[in-house]
Amino acid sequence: MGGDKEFVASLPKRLGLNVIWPSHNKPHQKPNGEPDMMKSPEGSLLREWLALWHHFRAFILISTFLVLVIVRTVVRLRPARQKLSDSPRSVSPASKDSASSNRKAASGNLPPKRVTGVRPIRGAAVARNHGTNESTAPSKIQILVFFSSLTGNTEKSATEFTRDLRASLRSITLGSWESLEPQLHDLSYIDYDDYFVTPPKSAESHSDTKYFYLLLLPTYNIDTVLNTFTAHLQETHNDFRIDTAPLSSLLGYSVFGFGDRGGWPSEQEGFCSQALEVDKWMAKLTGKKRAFPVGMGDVSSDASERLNEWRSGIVDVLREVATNGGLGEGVAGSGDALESDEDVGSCEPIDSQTVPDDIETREKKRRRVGRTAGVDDVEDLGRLLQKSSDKVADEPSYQNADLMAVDFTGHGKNPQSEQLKEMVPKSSPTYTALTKQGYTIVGSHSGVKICRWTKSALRGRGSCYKFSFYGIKSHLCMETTPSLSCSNKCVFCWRHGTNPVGTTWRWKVDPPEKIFEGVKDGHYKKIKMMRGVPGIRADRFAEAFRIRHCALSLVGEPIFYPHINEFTALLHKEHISSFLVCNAQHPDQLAALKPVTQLYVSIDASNRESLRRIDRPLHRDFWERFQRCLDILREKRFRQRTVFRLTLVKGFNVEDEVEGYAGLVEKGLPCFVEVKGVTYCGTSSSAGAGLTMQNVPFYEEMSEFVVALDRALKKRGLSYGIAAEHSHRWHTIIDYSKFFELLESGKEFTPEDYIGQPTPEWANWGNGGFDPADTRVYRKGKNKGNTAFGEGITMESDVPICRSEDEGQR
Ligand SMILES: Cc1cc2nc3c(=O)[nH]c(=O)nc-3n(C[C@H](O)[C@H](O)[C@H](O)COP(=O)(O)O)c2cc1C
Ligand code: SF4
Repeated sequence: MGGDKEFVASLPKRLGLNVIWPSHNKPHQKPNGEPDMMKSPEGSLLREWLALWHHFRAFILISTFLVLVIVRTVVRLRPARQKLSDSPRSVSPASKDSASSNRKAASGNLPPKRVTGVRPIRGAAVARNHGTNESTAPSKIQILVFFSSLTGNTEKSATEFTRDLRASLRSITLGSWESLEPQLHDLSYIDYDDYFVTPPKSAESHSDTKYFYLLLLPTYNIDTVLNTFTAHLQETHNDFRIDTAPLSSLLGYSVFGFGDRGGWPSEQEGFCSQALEVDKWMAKLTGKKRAFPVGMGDVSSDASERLNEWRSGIVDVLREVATNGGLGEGVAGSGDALESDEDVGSCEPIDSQTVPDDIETREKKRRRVGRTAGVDDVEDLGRLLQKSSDKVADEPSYQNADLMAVDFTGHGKNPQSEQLKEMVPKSSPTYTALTKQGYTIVGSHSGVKICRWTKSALRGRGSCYKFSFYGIKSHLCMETTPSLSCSNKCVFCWRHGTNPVGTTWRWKVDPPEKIFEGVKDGHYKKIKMMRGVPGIRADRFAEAFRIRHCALSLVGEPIFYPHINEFTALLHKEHISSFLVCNAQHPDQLAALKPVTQLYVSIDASNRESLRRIDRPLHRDFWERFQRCLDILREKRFRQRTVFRLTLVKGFNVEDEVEGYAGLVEKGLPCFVEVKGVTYCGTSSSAGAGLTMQNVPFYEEMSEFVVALDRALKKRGLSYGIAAEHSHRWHTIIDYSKFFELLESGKEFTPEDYIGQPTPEWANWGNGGFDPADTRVYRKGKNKGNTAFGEGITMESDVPICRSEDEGQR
């Protein structure tokens, strides 16, 4: 100890420091005589250490800090350590595949299901990402093809299918994704728990793999392995211990069914029923990840054709998945079997086509603001026409030149004197309102919307009445308009309040090619969004990507568009038929209109006062315009098919008007007269116009009207008849190929030249007008009987009156 003390005492010297030490004679006593611990030998040691600390503390603290900084920097810069653990990894089903195929399980004798995972709290949202952010990391797609087969048909098809799919995938690029070789699995040989409780665990080398399931299944109405499989899916979904959608991490799935129409002609009678059942449960287990509609093939006829179609659809989807990282946008709530019927909008009336009140209110406000700010409405016209033309010179010459020809008023006003605006700018409430209602706005004045009948036909639930009478397949039909603006404000129009109105074209003009490409694109996009909807038929879905018909009647007035002839020429060039509806207010444009496949004129009343009340036209000379249009139609009748379209509104244009209508028919001599009852849309605008449910005519009233009109026409010596009557064989169907052939020949032709097959028997009066190949599905709460027109049973509410076969042949 003493040696230590000496060492400590010598430290300052050794370190070359001058330390002042206290010098006391009696180091062990305090002044009061008590022993002083600090002065004891122990206290002196403590004092020396303290003195040392005080002297060196700065040095010690700085050194410690520096050491810590150096250690931390070294640790950070050191490369990550490799995992040395060699613990066993999860087994990949890919590697298990061959093993599993050797392990033949008795079909009805599977081991009890192993339940994995934790069932989430009821009501908690399950992540169902169909969108683009689904692909944060995965870069490999593993397609698993499952099949089941008793007599070998499906096994053969599935083997060939997988081989073809491999070839297809090799020939396409999937962006940054790599497609692993598709694997084929027999449902009789696999353990369902490995694939149908949770998706397979990937091998470590393929940890970024996402799975895509394809199921190829026959149907048996006897007990087979498929019953066990379906029961497994159902149990998994209903198992309270696990998530209801445990397969939601799959990229997607699709089912193809094989059946035999010979024994099971329709879905109602069991055709492919087990494939449909499996599809239903897979939709639930995957959280609605149906990537492509259920395909169905008849083994005795079209199975391989349908399967090839389905395969190319699947390849398209995979391409899209690779681009978007997920299945992309789908119809909201597409897991609900009935949801897509709820949509509104078609060129045929259905009930409840409502414009939400808030949109209407906003629109009204916009109008009020518009009046002070000079925005689009007829009331602004006068003021707008006074405006100077300084900005017009800046417009592209294409637009200005086109506008020269587009004065419908006939009063010599030159639209060039106005400042050209967009009809429906993106920032406008009109744009918001229309897009909210499901329209795709193309350019600045055109729109396209997928009609409810198109959706219905895609699901095999029937086409609109135009299929019965004219052979238009609704799933091949596009509903569009190149002009969202109209010159009437009809009381029954559920669109007004959201679409612009005016008597002259005073907006920027989009070129027809731009509109044509835009509307097709918009239509196809909407069709694509339907692919996950339950019940969509894969064959019709595939067909729908080739538009064959165009209904120019969506909203607004198509012949308002300055380049309507160029637009219909583009349609015809692609052999798309044109059904154009106009409002009989633009005679000059009607006269200049080149032949379309079928030309409609809305005949909303039989006399001036009635027409004024019901159409609320913006033109002061509306009646004269209307009459001129009838004259023009009469001339056109010998060059194209013409139709009068009557919309009956009780209390407005029905009572005592039969003779008036007969007079108009005599004047215009249309090929057909279509009569329909108004649809009550329940909007504030219709209520404002004094329209209620009382204005919707009943079926009997419609029938009475049609019979009376028929009589009145006969009295005038006109040989029209009710097309739906059995007494004649009517020829309402169109031969579309012939139409295009005639059109391309450049020669003159008549409507009779492209008459097709006789109207089918089922389209006749009293036979329901419903294609027996489809399945009628009544919407919730709808009356199945024909109680009133406009009650959603549109096909039966249209009663075309047309010339008889004899007349047609003349
Ligand atoms: C006993 C039996 C029952 C069948 N039941 C149905 C049925 O309910 N619905 C259907 O669409 N096809 C039915 N089929 C037709 C089969 O689904 C069809 O022949 C299929 O190709 C058989 O596939 P597989 O050879 O792979 O077993 C049945 C066939 C048999 C032999
Ligand atoms: S003609 Fe076309 S757009 Fe019009 S209701 Fe029929 S399917 Fe729909």
